Amino acid sequence: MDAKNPIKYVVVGGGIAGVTCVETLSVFGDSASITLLSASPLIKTVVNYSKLTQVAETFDVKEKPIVSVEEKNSNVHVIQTSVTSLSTKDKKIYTSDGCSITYDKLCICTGGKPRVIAEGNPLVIGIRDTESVKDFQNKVRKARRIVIIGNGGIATELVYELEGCEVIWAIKDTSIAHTFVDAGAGEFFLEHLNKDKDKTPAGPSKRLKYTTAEAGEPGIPLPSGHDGGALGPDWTRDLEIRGHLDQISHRVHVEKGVEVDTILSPDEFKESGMEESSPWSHTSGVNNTAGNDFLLTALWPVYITFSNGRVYGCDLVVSATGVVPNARFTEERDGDSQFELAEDGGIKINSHMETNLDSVYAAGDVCTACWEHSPHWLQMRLWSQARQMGCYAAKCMIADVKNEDISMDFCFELFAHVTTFFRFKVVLLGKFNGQSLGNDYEVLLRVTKGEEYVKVILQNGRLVGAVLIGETDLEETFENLILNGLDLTPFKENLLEPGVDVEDFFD
Ligand SMILES: Cc1cc2nc3c(=O)[nH]c(=O)nc-3n(C[C@H](O)[C@H](O)[C@H](O)COP(=O)(O)OP(=O)(O)OC[C@H]3O[C@@H](n4cnc5c(N)ncnc54)[C@H](O)[C@@H]3O)c2cc1C
Ligand SMILES: NC(=O)C1=CN([C@@H]2O[C@H](COP(=O)(O)OP(=O)(O)OC[C@H]3O[C@@H](n4cnc5c(N)ncnc54)[C@H](OP(=O)(O)O)[C@@H]3O)[C@@H](O)[C@H]2O)C=CC1
Repeated sequence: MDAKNPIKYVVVGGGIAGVTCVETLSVFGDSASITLLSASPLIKTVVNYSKLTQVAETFDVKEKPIVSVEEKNSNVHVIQTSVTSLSTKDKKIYTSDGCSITYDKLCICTGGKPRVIAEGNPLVIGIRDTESVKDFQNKVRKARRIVIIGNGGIATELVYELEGCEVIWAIKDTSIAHTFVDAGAGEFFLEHLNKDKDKTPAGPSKRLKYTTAEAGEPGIPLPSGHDGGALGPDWTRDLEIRGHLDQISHRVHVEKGVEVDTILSPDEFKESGMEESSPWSHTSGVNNTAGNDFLLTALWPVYITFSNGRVYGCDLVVSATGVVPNARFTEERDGDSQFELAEDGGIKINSHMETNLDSVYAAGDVCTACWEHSPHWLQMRLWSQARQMGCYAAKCMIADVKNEDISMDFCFELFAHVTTFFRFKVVLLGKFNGQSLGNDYEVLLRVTKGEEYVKVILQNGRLVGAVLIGETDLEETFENLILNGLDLTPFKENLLEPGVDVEDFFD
Protein backbone atom coordinates (compact mmCIF):
# COMPACT_ATOMS: atom_id res chain seq x y z
CA MET A 1 0.00 0.00 0.00
CA ASP A 2 1.49 3.38 -0.93
CA ALA A 3 0.24 6.86 -1.69
CA LYS A 4 0.83 6.51 -5.44
CA ASN A 5 -0.88 3.17 -5.66
CA PRO A 6 -3.54 3.15 -2.96
CA ILE A 7 -5.66 0.16 -2.12
CA LYS A 8 -9.00 0.40 -3.94
CA TYR A 9 -12.05 -0.34 -1.85
CA VAL A 10 -15.37 -0.39 -3.69
CA VAL A 11 -18.71 -0.60 -1.88
CA VAL A 12 -21.99 -1.21 -3.72
CA GLY A 13 -25.19 0.10 -2.09
CA GLY A 14 -26.15 3.35 -0.40
CA GLY A 15 -28.28 1.87 2.37
CA ILE A 16 -27.21 1.81 5.99
CA ALA A 17 -24.83 -1.14 5.48
CA GLY A 18 -23.00 0.39 2.50
CA VAL A 19 -22.74 3.89 3.95
CA THR A 20 -21.51 2.62 7.33
CA CYS A 21 -18.97 0.45 5.52
CA VAL A 22 -17.70 3.41 3.49
CA GLU A 23 -17.53 5.71 6.52
CA THR A 24 -15.59 3.10 8.50
CA LEU A 25 -13.17 2.58 5.60
CA SER A 26 -12.75 6.33 5.38
CA VAL A 27 -11.76 6.57 9.05
CA PHE A 28 -9.57 3.46 9.37
CA GLY A 29 -8.50 2.74 5.80
CA ASP A 30 -5.41 4.98 5.82
CA SER A 31 -4.86 6.59 2.44
CA ALA A 32 -7.01 4.15 0.50
CA SER A 33 -9.20 5.05 -2.45
CA ILE A 34 -12.83 4.39 -1.57
CA THR A 35 -15.69 4.35 -4.06
CA LEU A 36 -19.36 4.07 -3.21
CA LEU A 37 -21.71 3.03 -5.99
CA SER A 38 -25.41 3.24 -5.42
CA ALA A 39 -28.44 3.00 -7.65
CA SER A 40 -30.46 5.49 -5.63
CA PRO A 41 -29.83 9.26 -5.45
CA LEU A 42 -30.37 9.25 -1.69
CA ILE A 43 -28.30 7.47 0.91
CA LYS A 44 -29.00 6.58 4.52
CA THR A 45 -26.76 7.77 7.33
CA VAL A 46 -26.81 7.28 11.05
CA VAL A 47 -27.07 10.33 13.31
CA ASN A 48 -27.56 10.74 17.07
CA TYR A 49 -26.15 7.31 17.78
CA SER A 50 -26.37 6.20 21.38
CA LYS A 51 -26.11 2.94 23.26
CA LEU A 52 -29.12 1.89 25.32
CA THR A 53 -27.07 -0.96 26.77
CA GLN A 54 -23.73 -2.52 25.82
CA VAL A 55 -25.26 -4.01 22.71
CA ALA A 56 -28.71 -2.45 22.19
CA GLU A 57 -28.41 0.80 20.33
CA THR A 58 -30.62 3.64 19.23
CA PHE A 59 -29.94 6.09 16.46
CA ASP A 60 -31.68 8.37 14.05
CA VAL A 61 -31.48 7.64 10.37
CA LYS A 62 -31.19 10.50 7.96
CA GLU A 63 -31.74 10.32 4.25
CA LYS A 64 -29.31 12.57 2.38
CA PRO A 65 -28.22 13.16 -1.21
CA ILE A 66 -25.57 10.69 -2.27
CA VAL A 67 -22.96 13.46 -2.74
CA SER A 68 -23.07 14.21 0.98
CA VAL A 69 -20.88 11.14 1.61
CA GLU A 70 -18.20 12.71 -0.60
CA GLU A 71 -18.54 16.06 1.14
CA LYS A 72 -18.15 14.46 4.58
CA ASN A 73 -15.34 12.03 3.71
CA SER A 74 -12.72 13.56 1.44
CA ASN A 75 -11.22 10.20 0.48
CA VAL A 76 -14.55 8.83 -0.78
CA HIS A 77 -15.79 9.08 -4.35
CA VAL A 78 -19.49 8.39 -4.98
CA ILE A 79 -21.20 7.40 -8.19
CA GLN A 80 -24.92 7.05 -8.70
CA THR A 81 -25.17 4.04 -10.93
CA SER A 82 -26.47 0.52 -10.99
CA VAL A 83 -23.99 -2.35 -10.90
CA THR A 84 -24.95 -4.96 -13.47
CA SER A 85 -22.18 -7.56 -13.23
CA LEU A 86 -18.97 -8.61 -11.60
CA SER A 87 -15.83 -10.32 -12.84
CA THR A 88 -13.69 -11.70 -10.04
CA LYS A 89 -11.08 -12.80 -12.62
CA ASP A 90 -10.37 -9.17 -13.57
CA LYS A 91 -11.46 -7.74 -10.19
CA LYS A 92 -13.87 -5.43 -11.99
CA ILE A 93 -17.48 -4.47 -11.62
CA TYR A 94 -19.58 -3.22 -14.51
CA THR A 95 -22.33 -0.66 -14.39
CA SER A 96 -25.53 0.01 -16.34
CA ASP A 97 -23.96 3.09 -18.00
CA GLY A 98 -21.25 0.96 -19.60
CA CYS A 99 -18.39 1.73 -17.19
CA SER A 100 -16.16 -0.68 -15.34
CA ILE A 101 -14.43 -0.09 -12.04
CA THR A 102 -11.54 -2.09 -10.65
CA TYR A 103 -11.26 -3.02 -7.02
CA ASP A 104 -8.86 -4.66 -4.62
CA LYS A 105 -11.58 -5.30 -2.05
CA LEU A 106 -15.28 -5.15 -2.82
CA CYS A 107 -18.23 -5.10 -0.44
CA ILE A 108 -21.74 -5.86 -1.69
CA CYS A 109 -24.43 -4.06 0.32
CA THR A 110 -27.31 -4.18 -2.15
CA GLY A 111 -29.99 -4.85 0.46
CA GLY A 112 -33.20 -6.57 -0.49
CA LYS A 113 -36.53 -6.06 -2.12
CA PRO A 114 -39.98 -6.90 -0.79
CA ARG A 115 -41.11 -10.47 -1.32
CA VAL A 116 -44.47 -9.76 -2.91
CA ILE A 117 -47.16 -12.36 -3.43
CA ALA A 118 -48.79 -11.97 -6.87
CA GLU A 119 -45.94 -9.78 -8.12
CA GLY A 120 -46.95 -7.76 -11.17
CA ASN A 121 -50.54 -7.22 -10.01
CA PRO A 122 -50.81 -3.42 -9.59
CA LEU A 123 -53.33 -3.86 -6.77
CA VAL A 124 -50.89 -5.97 -4.74
CA ILE A 125 -48.03 -3.87 -3.45
CA GLY A 126 -44.90 -4.22 -1.34
CA ILE A 127 -43.26 -1.48 0.74
CA ARG A 128 -39.52 -0.91 0.81
CA ASP A 129 -38.32 2.59 -0.02
CA THR A 130 -39.57 6.16 -0.18
CA GLU A 131 -40.90 5.67 -3.68
CA SER A 132 -42.92 2.57 -2.80
CA VAL A 133 -44.41 4.40 0.19
CA LYS A 134 -45.46 7.29 -2.04
CA ASP A 135 -47.12 4.83 -4.41
CA PHE A 136 -48.88 3.24 -1.43
CA GLN A 137 -49.98 6.64 -0.08
CA ASN A 138 -51.54 7.55 -3.42
CA LYS A 139 -53.37 4.27 -3.76
CA VAL A 140 -54.55 4.23 -0.17
CA ARG A 141 -56.20 7.64 -0.53
CA LYS A 142 -58.87 6.08 -2.74
CA ALA A 143 -59.20 2.90 -0.70
CA ARG A 144 -62.15 1.90 1.44
CA ARG A 145 -60.79 -1.49 2.41
CA ILE A 146 -57.27 -2.88 2.43
CA VAL A 147 -56.08 -6.41 3.03
CA ILE A 148 -52.64 -6.70 4.64
CA ILE A 149 -50.85 -10.03 4.33
CA GLY A 150 -47.99 -10.91 6.68
CA ASN A 151 -47.34 -10.86 10.40
CA GLY A 152 -43.94 -9.16 10.67
CA GLY A 153 -42.62 -5.64 11.14
CA ILE A 154 -44.33 -3.81 8.30
CA ALA A 155 -47.77 -5.33 8.84
CA THR A 156 -47.64 -4.78 12.61
CA GLU A 157 -46.79 -1.10 12.18
CA LEU A 158 -49.15 -0.50 9.28
CA VAL A 159 -52.30 -1.96 10.85
CA TYR A 160 -51.86 0.42 13.74
CA GLU A 161 -51.25 3.50 11.61
CA LEU A 162 -53.81 3.07 8.85
CA GLU A 163 -56.93 5.17 9.25
CA GLY A 164 -59.89 6.04 7.09
CA CYS A 165 -60.40 2.55 5.73
CA GLU A 166 -61.23 -0.93 6.86
CA VAL A 167 -58.23 -3.18 7.33
CA ILE A 168 -58.29 -6.94 7.10
CA TRP A 169 -55.06 -8.31 8.53
CA ALA A 170 -54.46 -11.84 7.30
CA ILE A 171 -51.89 -13.85 9.25
CA LYS A 172 -50.65 -17.41 8.99
CA ASP A 173 -50.27 -17.65 12.74
CA THR A 174 -52.79 -17.63 15.56
CA SER A 175 -51.34 -14.51 17.22
CA ILE A 176 -50.34 -11.09 15.93
CA ALA A 177 -46.80 -9.70 15.43
CA HIS A 178 -45.54 -13.27 15.45
CA THR A 179 -42.22 -12.58 13.70
CA PHE A 180 -41.18 -10.50 16.70
CA VAL A 181 -43.16 -11.67 19.70
CA ASP A 182 -44.80 -14.75 21.19
CA ALA A 183 -48.53 -15.41 21.44
CA GLY A 184 -48.76 -13.91 24.95
CA ALA A 185 -47.28 -10.63 23.82
CA GLY A 186 -49.48 -10.77 20.72
CA GLU A 187 -52.47 -11.02 23.05
CA PHE A 188 -51.11 -8.08 25.08
CA PHE A 189 -50.98 -5.98 21.89
CA LEU A 190 -54.32 -7.18 20.53
CA GLU A 191 -56.39 -5.02 22.83
CA HIS A 192 -54.57 -1.95 21.47
CA LEU A 193 -55.24 -2.84 17.88
CA ASN A 194 -58.54 -1.04 17.61
CA LYS A 195 -58.04 1.36 20.46
CA ASP A 196 -58.25 5.08 20.05
CA LYS A 197 -54.57 5.90 19.57
CA ASP A 198 -54.61 8.87 21.90
CA LYS A 199 -55.48 6.60 24.79
CA THR A 200 -52.66 4.21 24.12
CA PRO A 201 -49.49 4.87 26.12
CA ALA A 202 -46.82 6.62 24.13
CA GLY A 203 -43.45 5.46 25.43
CA PRO A 204 -41.44 8.55 26.37
CA SER A 205 -38.27 7.05 24.97
CA LYS A 206 -39.92 6.65 21.60
CA ARG A 207 -37.59 4.81 19.39
CA LEU A 208 -35.10 5.81 16.82
CA LYS A 209 -36.33 8.78 14.88
CA TYR A 210 -36.19 8.51 11.14
CA THR A 211 -35.78 11.80 9.34
CA THR A 212 -36.11 12.21 5.64
CA ALA A 213 -34.77 14.84 3.33
CA GLU A 214 -37.45 15.77 0.82
CA ALA A 215 -36.79 14.47 -2.63
CA GLY A 216 -37.03 17.40 -4.98
CA GLU A 217 -35.28 19.79 -2.57
CA PRO A 218 -32.28 21.52 -4.13
CA GLY A 219 -29.56 18.95 -4.70
CA ILE A 220 -31.90 16.05 -4.07
CA PRO A 221 -33.21 14.70 -7.33
CA LEU A 222 -36.50 12.84 -7.41
CA PRO A 223 -36.00 9.08 -7.23
CA SER A 224 -35.31 7.66 -10.63
CA GLY A 225 -37.30 4.48 -10.36
CA HIS A 226 -34.37 2.50 -9.02
CA ASP A 227 -34.77 0.71 -5.73
CA GLY A 228 -33.85 3.08 -2.94
CA GLY A 229 -32.58 2.04 0.47
CA ALA A 230 -35.05 0.41 2.80
CA LEU A 231 -37.14 2.62 5.01
CA GLY A 232 -36.69 2.13 8.69
CA PRO A 233 -37.62 3.16 12.19
CA ASP A 234 -40.53 5.53 12.38
CA TRP A 235 -41.18 5.30 8.63
CA THR A 236 -44.88 5.86 9.30
CA ARG A 237 -44.21 8.95 11.41
CA ASP A 238 -45.26 12.20 9.78
CA LEU A 239 -46.76 10.25 6.91
CA GLU A 240 -50.39 10.82 6.09
CA ILE A 241 -51.62 7.28 5.49
CA ARG A 242 -55.36 7.71 5.26
CA GLY A 243 -57.96 5.92 3.27
CA HIS A 244 -61.07 7.22 1.57
CA LEU A 245 -63.59 6.86 4.40
CA ASP A 246 -64.11 9.79 6.73
CA GLN A 247 -66.55 7.69 8.76
CA ILE A 248 -63.82 5.36 9.98
CA SER A 249 -60.92 6.27 12.18
CA HIS A 250 -59.51 2.85 12.84
CA ARG A 251 -61.06 -0.54 12.19
CA VAL A 252 -59.05 -3.73 11.92
CA HIS A 253 -60.18 -7.31 11.61
CA VAL A 254 -57.60 -10.07 12.10
CA GLU A 255 -58.08 -13.17 9.98
CA LYS A 256 -55.95 -15.71 11.83
CA GLY A 257 -54.35 -18.95 10.73
CA VAL A 258 -54.80 -18.40 7.00
CA GLU A 259 -52.78 -18.47 3.83
CA VAL A 260 -53.68 -16.80 0.58
CA ASP A 261 -55.16 -19.19 -1.96
CA THR A 262 -55.88 -16.93 -4.93
CA ILE A 263 -56.12 -13.30 -5.92
CA LEU A 264 -58.96 -12.67 -8.32
CA SER A 265 -60.06 -9.87 -10.59
CA PRO A 266 -63.74 -8.85 -10.33
CA ASP A 267 -64.54 -10.86 -13.47
CA GLU A 268 -62.77 -13.94 -12.17
CA PHE A 269 -64.62 -13.58 -8.88
CA LYS A 270 -67.98 -13.32 -10.67
CA GLU A 271 -67.20 -16.38 -12.76
CA SER A 272 -66.08 -18.38 -9.72
CA GLY A 273 -69.56 -18.29 -8.22
CA MET A 274 -68.00 -17.73 -4.77
CA GLU A 275 -69.67 -15.61 -2.14
CA GLU A 276 -67.97 -12.74 -0.44
CA SER A 277 -67.46 -13.09 3.33
CA SER A 278 -68.12 -10.30 5.79
CA PRO A 279 -65.12 -9.56 8.00
CA TRP A 280 -67.26 -8.06 10.72
CA SER A 281 -69.65 -10.95 11.13
CA HIS A 282 -67.23 -12.98 13.24
CA THR A 283 -64.90 -12.30 16.11
CA SER A 284 -61.26 -11.42 16.89
CA GLY A 285 -59.91 -7.93 16.88
CA VAL A 286 -63.13 -6.46 15.53
CA ASN A 287 -64.54 -3.09 16.31
CA ASN A 288 -67.82 -3.09 14.51
CA THR A 289 -69.90 -0.54 16.27
CA ALA A 290 -70.54 1.58 13.21
CA GLY A 291 -71.56 -1.21 10.84
CA ASN A 292 -70.39 -1.09 7.28
CA ASP A 293 -73.41 -0.41 5.11
CA PHE A 294 -71.54 2.39 3.37
CA LEU A 295 -69.20 -0.27 2.02
CA LEU A 296 -71.90 -2.10 0.09
CA THR A 297 -70.44 -2.27 -3.33
CA ALA A 298 -71.32 -4.06 -6.53
CA LEU A 299 -67.81 -5.35 -7.09
CA TRP A 300 -64.42 -4.68 -5.50
CA PRO A 301 -61.36 -4.09 -7.69
CA VAL A 302 -59.70 -7.21 -6.27
CA TYR A 303 -60.74 -10.33 -4.35
CA ILE A 304 -58.62 -12.53 -2.19
CA THR A 305 -59.49 -16.08 -1.20
CA PHE A 306 -58.02 -17.73 1.87
CA SER A 307 -57.23 -21.27 2.94
CA ASN A 308 -60.18 -21.19 5.41
CA GLY A 309 -62.61 -20.68 2.54
CA ARG A 310 -63.25 -17.01 3.26
CA VAL A 311 -63.25 -14.51 0.40
CA TYR A 312 -62.78 -10.79 0.84
CA GLY A 313 -63.09 -7.99 -1.66
CA CYS A 314 -60.91 -4.91 -1.22
CA ASP A 315 -59.38 -1.96 -3.04
CA LEU A 316 -55.76 -2.85 -2.36
CA VAL A 317 -53.61 -5.68 -1.01
CA VAL A 318 -50.36 -4.96 0.86
CA SER A 319 -47.98 -7.88 0.74
CA ALA A 320 -45.84 -7.39 3.84
CA THR A 321 -44.35 -10.81 3.44
CA GLY A 322 -40.64 -10.32 4.01
CA VAL A 323 -37.52 -9.54 2.08
CA VAL A 324 -35.70 -11.17 -0.83
CA PRO A 325 -31.99 -10.32 -0.78
CA ASN A 326 -30.72 -8.48 -3.88
CA ALA A 327 -28.04 -11.10 -4.31
CA ARG A 328 -27.77 -11.38 -8.08
CA PHE A 329 -26.73 -8.76 -10.56
CA THR A 330 -28.78 -8.41 -13.72
CA GLU A 331 -26.07 -9.71 -16.08
CA GLU A 332 -23.70 -12.62 -15.82
CA ARG A 333 -20.06 -11.83 -16.66
CA ASP A 334 -17.99 -14.95 -16.04
CA GLY A 335 -19.09 -18.26 -14.63
CA ASP A 336 -16.71 -17.93 -11.69
CA SER A 337 -18.46 -14.85 -10.39
CA GLN A 338 -21.57 -16.45 -8.93
CA PHE A 339 -22.26 -16.00 -5.28
CA GLU A 340 -23.05 -18.99 -3.15
CA LEU A 341 -26.48 -18.34 -1.73
CA ALA A 342 -28.06 -19.54 1.49
CA GLU A 343 -31.52 -21.08 1.65
CA ASP A 344 -33.12 -17.70 2.30
CA GLY A 345 -31.50 -16.31 -0.87
CA GLY A 346 -28.85 -14.25 0.92
CA ILE A 347 -25.18 -14.24 -0.08
CA LYS A 348 -23.39 -16.62 2.27
CA ILE A 349 -20.74 -14.90 4.36
CA ASN A 350 -18.22 -16.28 6.83
CA SER A 351 -17.13 -14.82 10.16
CA HIS A 352 -14.95 -12.28 8.31
CA MET A 353 -17.89 -11.14 6.15
CA GLU A 354 -16.27 -12.81 3.12
CA THR A 355 -18.36 -14.35 0.36
CA ASN A 356 -17.22 -17.40 -1.60
CA LEU A 357 -15.65 -15.02 -4.17
CA ASP A 358 -12.07 -13.85 -3.71
CA SER A 359 -11.81 -10.36 -2.11
CA VAL A 360 -15.58 -9.89 -2.18
CA TYR A 361 -17.40 -9.20 1.09
CA ALA A 362 -21.09 -8.61 1.80
CA ALA A 363 -23.06 -6.88 4.55
CA GLY A 364 -26.63 -5.99 5.49
CA ASP A 365 -29.91 -7.40 4.20
CA VAL A 366 -28.22 -8.92 1.14
CA CYS A 367 -26.20 -11.43 3.14
CA THR A 368 -26.80 -14.46 5.29
CA ALA A 369 -24.49 -14.91 8.27
CA CYS A 370 -23.19 -18.46 7.87
CA TRP A 371 -20.67 -18.54 10.67
CA GLU A 372 -21.31 -20.48 13.84
CA HIS A 373 -23.43 -18.00 15.77
CA SER A 374 -22.89 -17.18 19.40
CA PRO A 375 -25.57 -18.95 21.52
CA HIS A 376 -27.36 -15.63 22.06
CA TRP A 377 -27.30 -14.13 18.58
CA LEU A 378 -29.46 -14.63 15.52
CA GLN A 379 -29.69 -12.80 12.25
CA MET A 380 -32.73 -10.66 11.44
CA ARG A 381 -32.82 -8.18 8.61
CA LEU A 382 -32.80 -4.99 10.67
CA TRP A 383 -31.20 -1.54 10.67
CA SER A 384 -28.94 -2.25 13.60
CA GLN A 385 -27.57 -5.43 12.09
CA ALA A 386 -27.07 -3.78 8.70
CA ARG A 387 -25.10 -0.99 10.42
CA GLN A 388 -23.06 -3.38 12.53
CA MET A 389 -22.28 -5.63 9.56
CA GLY A 390 -21.27 -2.67 7.37
CA CYS A 391 -18.87 -1.46 10.04
CA TYR A 392 -17.42 -4.91 10.74
CA ALA A 393 -17.04 -5.72 7.02
CA ALA A 394 -14.95 -2.58 6.57
CA LYS A 395 -12.72 -3.58 9.49
CA CYS A 396 -12.35 -7.09 8.06
CA MET A 397 -11.32 -5.72 4.64
CA ILE A 398 -8.75 -3.44 6.23
CA ALA A 399 -7.40 -6.25 8.44
CA ASP A 400 -7.05 -8.47 5.38
CA VAL A 401 -5.13 -5.80 3.48
CA LYS A 402 -2.83 -5.29 6.46
CA ASN A 403 -2.52 -9.01 7.05
CA GLU A 404 -3.79 -8.59 10.58
CA ASP A 405 -5.98 -10.89 12.66
CA ILE A 406 -9.42 -9.67 13.53
CA SER A 407 -11.81 -11.16 16.03
CA MET A 408 -15.58 -11.18 15.71
CA ASP A 409 -17.16 -7.91 16.78
CA PHE A 410 -18.78 -7.98 20.21
CA CYS A 411 -22.15 -6.93 18.77
CA PHE A 412 -22.55 -10.43 17.34
CA GLU A 413 -22.42 -11.92 20.85
CA LEU A 414 -25.99 -10.94 21.70
CA PHE A 415 -29.09 -10.21 19.66
CA ALA A 416 -30.61 -6.90 20.72
CA HIS A 417 -33.40 -5.00 18.98
CA VAL A 418 -35.21 -1.89 20.16
CA THR A 419 -38.40 -0.86 18.44
CA THR A 420 -41.97 0.31 19.03
CA PHE A 421 -45.19 -1.56 18.36
CA PHE A 422 -48.63 -0.14 19.15
CA ARG A 423 -46.79 2.73 20.79
CA PHE A 424 -45.09 0.45 23.33
CA LYS A 425 -41.33 0.37 23.59
CA VAL A 426 -40.20 -3.15 22.70
CA VAL A 427 -36.77 -4.55 23.55
CA LEU A 428 -35.85 -8.01 22.33
CA LEU A 429 -32.76 -9.71 23.73
CA GLY A 430 -30.98 -12.98 22.95
CA LYS A 431 -33.16 -15.93 22.02
CA PHE A 432 -36.21 -13.83 22.80
CA ASN A 433 -38.64 -16.36 21.33
CA GLY A 434 -36.72 -19.45 22.40
CA GLN A 435 -35.36 -19.71 18.83
CA SER A 436 -33.44 -22.97 18.25
CA LEU A 437 -33.83 -24.01 21.90
CA GLY A 438 -36.34 -26.78 21.15
CA ASN A 439 -38.47 -27.44 24.23
CA ASP A 440 -35.55 -27.25 26.57
CA TYR A 441 -36.32 -23.93 28.24
CA GLU A 442 -38.42 -22.33 30.90
CA VAL A 443 -40.44 -19.12 30.63
CA LEU A 444 -41.09 -16.60 33.40
CA LEU A 445 -43.72 -13.94 32.81
CA ARG A 446 -44.85 -10.70 34.36
CA VAL A 447 -47.77 -8.94 32.73
CA THR A 448 -49.57 -5.79 33.73
CA LYS A 449 -52.40 -5.32 31.28
CA GLY A 450 -52.01 -2.19 29.19
CA GLU A 451 -48.68 -1.36 30.83
CA GLU A 452 -45.96 -3.92 30.48
CA TYR A 453 -45.17 -7.43 29.33
CA VAL A 454 -41.96 -8.99 30.57
CA LYS A 455 -40.95 -12.45 29.45
CA VAL A 456 -37.66 -14.11 30.24
CA ILE A 457 -36.36 -17.37 28.92
CA LEU A 458 -34.16 -19.55 31.09
CA GLN A 459 -32.19 -22.55 30.00
CA ASN A 460 -30.43 -24.63 32.67
CA GLY A 461 -31.19 -21.82 35.11
CA ARG A 462 -29.44 -19.23 32.92
CA LEU A 463 -31.09 -16.30 31.21
CA VAL A 464 -30.93 -16.75 27.43
CA GLY A 465 -33.55 -14.35 26.12
CA ALA A 466 -36.07 -11.67 27.02
CA VAL A 467 -39.02 -9.73 25.61
CA LEU A 468 -39.52 -6.40 27.35
CA ILE A 469 -42.60 -4.41 26.37
CA GLY A 470 -43.35 -1.07 28.01
CA GLU A 471 -41.12 1.08 30.17
CA THR A 472 -39.63 -1.84 32.10
CA ASP A 473 -36.14 -0.42 32.57
CA LEU A 474 -34.85 -3.98 32.70
CA GLU A 475 -32.86 -4.13 29.47
CA GLU A 476 -29.44 -3.42 30.90
CA THR A 477 -29.74 -5.83 33.82
CA PHE A 478 -31.11 -8.61 31.63
CA GLU A 479 -28.49 -8.06 28.98
CA ASN A 480 -25.80 -8.41 31.65
CA LEU A 481 -27.43 -11.54 33.01
CA ILE A 482 -27.51 -13.10 29.56
CA LEU A 483 -23.89 -12.19 28.86
CA ASN A 484 -22.46 -13.29 32.22
CA GLY A 485 -24.38 -16.58 32.23
CA LEU A 486 -25.05 -16.44 35.99
CA ASP A 487 -26.98 -19.41 37.36
CA LEU A 488 -30.27 -17.82 38.43
CA THR A 489 -31.80 -20.94 39.96
CA PRO A 490 -31.63 -19.58 43.54
CA PHE A 491 -33.19 -16.24 42.51
CA LYS A 492 -35.72 -17.54 40.02
CA GLU A 493 -38.76 -17.06 42.20
CA ASN A 494 -37.93 -13.40 42.79
CA LEU A 495 -36.57 -12.45 39.40
CA LEU A 496 -39.77 -10.88 38.11
CA GLU A 497 -41.44 -10.13 41.40
CA PRO A 498 -43.03 -6.67 41.27
CA GLY A 499 -41.32 -4.21 43.57
CA VAL A 500 -38.03 -6.11 43.56
CA ASP A 501 -35.24 -4.06 42.08
CA VAL A 502 -33.54 -6.77 40.07
CA GLU A 503 -30.44 -4.65 39.61
CA ASP A 504 -29.83 -4.26 43.37
CA PHE A 505 -30.50 -7.92 43.76
CA PHE A 506 -27.36 -8.82 41.83
CA ASP A 507 -25.10 -6.03 43.02
C1 LIG B 1 -40.90 -0.16 5.68
C2 LIG B 1 -39.73 -0.66 6.45
C3 LIG B 1 -39.63 -0.37 7.80
C4 LIG B 1 -38.53 -0.85 8.54
N1 LIG B 1 -38.47 -0.56 9.87
C5 LIG B 1 -37.42 -1.00 10.59
C6 LIG B 1 -37.33 -0.70 11.97
O1 LIG B 1 -38.21 -0.06 12.55
N2 LIG B 1 -36.24 -1.16 12.65
C7 LIG B 1 -35.25 -1.86 12.03
O2 LIG B 1 -34.28 -2.22 12.69
N3 LIG B 1 -35.30 -2.15 10.72
C8 LIG B 1 -36.37 -1.75 9.98
N4 LIG B 1 -36.44 -2.06 8.66
C9 LIG B 1 -35.37 -2.88 8.07
C10 LIG B 1 -34.17 -2.01 7.68
O3 LIG B 1 -34.63 -0.86 7.01
C11 LIG B 1 -33.20 -2.81 6.80
O4 LIG B 1 -32.80 -3.97 7.47
C12 LIG B 1 -31.95 -2.01 6.44
O5 LIG B 1 -32.28 -0.76 5.93
C13 LIG B 1 -31.11 -2.75 5.42
O6 LIG B 1 -30.06 -1.93 5.01
P1 LIG B 1 -29.12 -2.34 3.78
O7 LIG B 1 -28.11 -1.27 3.67
O8 LIG B 1 -28.65 -3.74 3.95
O9 LIG B 1 -30.06 -2.37 2.50
P2 LIG B 1 -30.91 -1.22 1.76
O10 LIG B 1 -31.34 -0.17 2.69
O11 LIG B 1 -31.96 -1.97 1.01
O12 LIG B 1 -29.88 -0.56 0.75
C14 LIG B 1 -29.49 -1.19 -0.44
C15 LIG B 1 -28.82 -0.16 -1.32
O13 LIG B 1 -28.25 -0.83 -2.44
C16 LIG B 1 -28.57 -0.11 -3.62
N5 LIG B 1 -28.54 -1.08 -4.72
C17 LIG B 1 -29.29 -2.20 -4.89
N6 LIG B 1 -28.92 -2.86 -6.00
C18 LIG B 1 -27.91 -2.15 -6.55
C19 LIG B 1 -27.09 -2.32 -7.71
N7 LIG B 1 -27.23 -3.36 -8.53
N8 LIG B 1 -26.16 -1.36 -7.99
C20 LIG B 1 -25.97 -0.29 -7.16
N9 LIG B 1 -26.71 -0.10 -6.04
C21 LIG B 1 -27.65 -1.02 -5.74
C22 LIG B 1 -29.94 0.50 -3.35
O14 LIG B 1 -30.18 1.61 -4.19
C23 LIG B 1 -29.76 0.90 -1.88
O15 LIG B 1 -29.12 2.15 -1.81
C24 LIG B 1 -37.53 -1.62 7.90
C25 LIG B 1 -37.63 -1.92 6.54
C26 LIG B 1 -38.72 -1.46 5.83
C27 LIG B 1 -38.81 -1.79 4.36
N1 LIG C 1 -40.05 -2.35 13.84
C1 LIG C 1 -39.23 -3.12 13.15
O1 LIG C 1 -38.25 -3.65 13.67
C2 LIG C 1 -39.51 -3.34 11.71
C3 LIG C 1 -38.70 -4.15 10.96
N2 LIG C 1 -38.93 -4.32 9.63
C4 LIG C 1 -38.02 -5.16 8.84
O2 LIG C 1 -38.21 -4.87 7.47
C5 LIG C 1 -38.20 -6.04 6.68
C6 LIG C 1 -39.50 -6.18 5.91
O3 LIG C 1 -40.63 -6.28 6.80
P1 LIG C 1 -41.77 -7.38 6.59
O4 LIG C 1 -42.13 -7.48 5.15
O5 LIG C 1 -42.82 -7.12 7.58
O6 LIG C 1 -41.00 -8.76 6.86
P2 LIG C 1 -40.90 -9.71 8.15
O7 LIG C 1 -39.84 -10.68 7.84
O8 LIG C 1 -40.84 -8.92 9.40
O9 LIG C 1 -42.32 -10.48 8.16
C7 LIG C 1 -42.80 -11.20 7.06
C8 LIG C 1 -44.09 -11.86 7.46
O10 LIG C 1 -44.76 -12.35 6.31
C9 LIG C 1 -45.11 -13.72 6.51
N3 LIG C 1 -45.16 -14.38 5.23
C10 LIG C 1 -44.14 -14.71 4.41
N4 LIG C 1 -44.61 -15.26 3.28
C11 LIG C 1 -45.97 -15.25 3.38
C12 LIG C 1 -47.02 -15.69 2.54
N5 LIG C 1 -46.79 -16.21 1.33
N6 LIG C 1 -48.31 -15.56 2.98
C13 LIG C 1 -48.56 -15.02 4.19
N7 LIG C 1 -47.61 -14.58 5.02
C14 LIG C 1 -46.32 -14.70 4.63
C15 LIG C 1 -44.03 -14.24 7.43
O11 LIG C 1 -44.45 -15.40 8.08
P3 LIG C 1 -43.38 -16.60 8.33
O12 LIG C 1 -42.28 -15.98 9.10
O13 LIG C 1 -44.17 -17.60 9.09
O14 LIG C 1 -42.96 -17.03 6.96
C16 LIG C 1 -43.91 -13.06 8.38
O15 LIG C 1 -44.96 -13.06 9.30
C17 LIG C 1 -37.95 -7.18 7.64
O16 LIG C 1 -36.58 -7.46 7.61
C18 LIG C 1 -38.35 -6.62 8.99
O17 LIG C 1 -37.59 -7.19 10.05
C19 LIG C 1 -40.01 -3.72 9.02
C20 LIG C 1 -40.83 -2.89 9.71
C21 LIG C 1 -40.67 -2.62 11.12
